[in-house]
Amino acid sequence: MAKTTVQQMEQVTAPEKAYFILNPKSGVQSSISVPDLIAEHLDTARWSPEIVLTQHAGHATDLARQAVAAGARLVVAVGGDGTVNEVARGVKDTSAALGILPKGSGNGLARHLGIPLVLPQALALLNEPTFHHIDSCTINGHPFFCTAGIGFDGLVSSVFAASTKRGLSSYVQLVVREFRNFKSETATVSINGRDLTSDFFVVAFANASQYGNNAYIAPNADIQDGLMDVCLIRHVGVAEAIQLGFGLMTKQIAHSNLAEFHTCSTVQVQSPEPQYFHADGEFMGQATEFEVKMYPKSLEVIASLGAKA
Ligand SMILES: Nc1ncnc2c1ncn2[C@@H]1O[C@H](COP(=O)(O)OP(=O)(O)OP(=O)(O)O)[C@@H](O)[C@H]1O
Repeated sequence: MAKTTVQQMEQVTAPEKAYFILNPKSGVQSSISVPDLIAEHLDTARWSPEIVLTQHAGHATDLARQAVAAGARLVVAVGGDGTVNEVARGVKDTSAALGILPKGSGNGLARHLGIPLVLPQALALLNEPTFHHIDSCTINGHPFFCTAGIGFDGLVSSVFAASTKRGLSSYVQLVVREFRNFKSETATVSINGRDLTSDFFVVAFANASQYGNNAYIAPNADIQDGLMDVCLIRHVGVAEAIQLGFGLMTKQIAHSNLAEFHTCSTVQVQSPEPQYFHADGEFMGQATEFEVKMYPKSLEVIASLGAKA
């Protein structure tokens, strides 16, 4: 009798609202129609979908907030890490969860969360969801969910933002070109009660383990431990940069004597010269002072955390 009642309740449960926020500019353009994929693969007994397109940078945050206000249980970012960041800003600290259909060129957070990069499979994950709470961070008040950084990776984000080219090979070409002109600036990193001063090539703050494209800046980062991993890389020459690149792609950077790691919940950086910085790969500007903070378990996501990339 009780069994029948549960079955009947399951049958009458209405699908919950899911908003898909799609950035038409993200990733390498392809002929795949995401609305068609959603129509074909989303379980409409589980989710009642609504699809909205972004019209400009920053729009996804407004759309995500509107979706939450309209009662969405799930807000899905369809795009790369920039779109994921914008949607997650509107979803964190609410009763809605973030989903990801990875359509970018790097897909760092999706990879860390074990979300399939093949869209029908990512939709299958939404159909049978596992919900997790993950940490998020801010750098000078700008939220990030994957990584942020100062120095060379900040410079690269600024040049990439101005470029119309997307994809891994364009990115690698840009990194090599900018490396030749880059000059490490002096900075003081205040972390766990110590002041560390040096000419830093990169100061990276990792909530997740990778930048994207399986480039692991902090292979041991745990997105649910309430701590960020800080990776300090001091001034490097060409040979060391190649070694670092190899370490990033082979998950071995934590064993390199070129990188130093700390875990913490807050960190400050001061620099006499303005430094470029990024949040989730998006260029955020220049500053001489930085404060990076951690907000434990502040974002609910649909993920497959056991299947970390
Ligand atoms: N309609 C739009 N027109 C132009 N830019 C947009 C639009 N919608 C969003 N954007 C901006 O596009 C930028 C890139 O988005 P996103 O990061 O998702 O893609 P990507 O750069 O191709 O992927 P990845 O970050 O994985 O390399 C973001 O800065 C976002 O603000």
